[in-house]
Amino acid sequence: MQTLAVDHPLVAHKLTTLRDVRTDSPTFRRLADELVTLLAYEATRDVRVVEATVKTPLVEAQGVQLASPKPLVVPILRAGLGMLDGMTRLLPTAEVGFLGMIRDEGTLQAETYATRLPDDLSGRQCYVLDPMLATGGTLAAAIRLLFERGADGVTAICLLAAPEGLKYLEQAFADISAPVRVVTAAIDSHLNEQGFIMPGLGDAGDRLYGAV
Ligand SMILES: O=P(O)(O)OC[C@H]1O[C@H](OP(=O)(O)OP(=O)(O)O)[C@H](O)[C@@H]1O
Ligand SMILES: O=c1cc[nH]c(=O)[nH]1
Ligand SMILES: [Mg+2]
Repeated sequence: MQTLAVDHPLVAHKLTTLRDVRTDSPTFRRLADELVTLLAYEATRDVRVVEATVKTPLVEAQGVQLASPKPLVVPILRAGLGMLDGMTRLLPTAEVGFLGMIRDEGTLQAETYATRLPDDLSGRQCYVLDPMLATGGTLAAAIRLLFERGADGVTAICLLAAPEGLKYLEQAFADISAPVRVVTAAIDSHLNEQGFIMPGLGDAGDRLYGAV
């Protein structure tokens, strides 16, 4: 597994405001959206393209276009939905699938309550959106599901990742030959006893959708 913590002053600046407990939901949503676009720029570095020829007003020019089949973007509801617009701004022709997952805050086990994905993902590059990679249980279940349907490679885009979750994913997909990548704005210190990322930003879903 490959992990990339994007090192960029604008990413760090926006993340700092996102962490701030005084940041209200509308500002949190806007910042999450902006951050995702910055992360998506790095996360899509490996997106497959094919050579293409276009005519400029003057002459033919060689370039590239996105290869087929088009990439699949999968936000994990609820909090991942706050990352969808920022991602599709960069990849407007991608197909979008949905996964609804919730972590039991007692056992920290993830449960899937909604799945709306193409049945056959053969040859598809998938980009999973979830702001928080904590224990890694949610992302591991999501990535496993995509591989079961034939995905060619999975890149997870997270706002924050915990070392425990990264280690968990590393072990879970050690035997998979297809690429598994995590792109994040920062790797935080650790998880607390409740499974929350420290210093973190709190409950991403609640902060995005106004429950706090
Ligand atoms: O790495 P894990 O330990 O599995 O935890 C991370 C998950 O927890 C949060 O979602 P939550 O279950 O709170 O659902 P929500 O998006 O509806 O708020 C977060 O958005 C991740 O999906
Ligand atoms: O810190 C955390 C961990 C899981 N889910 C969140 O929203 N925040
Ligand atoms: Mg939540």
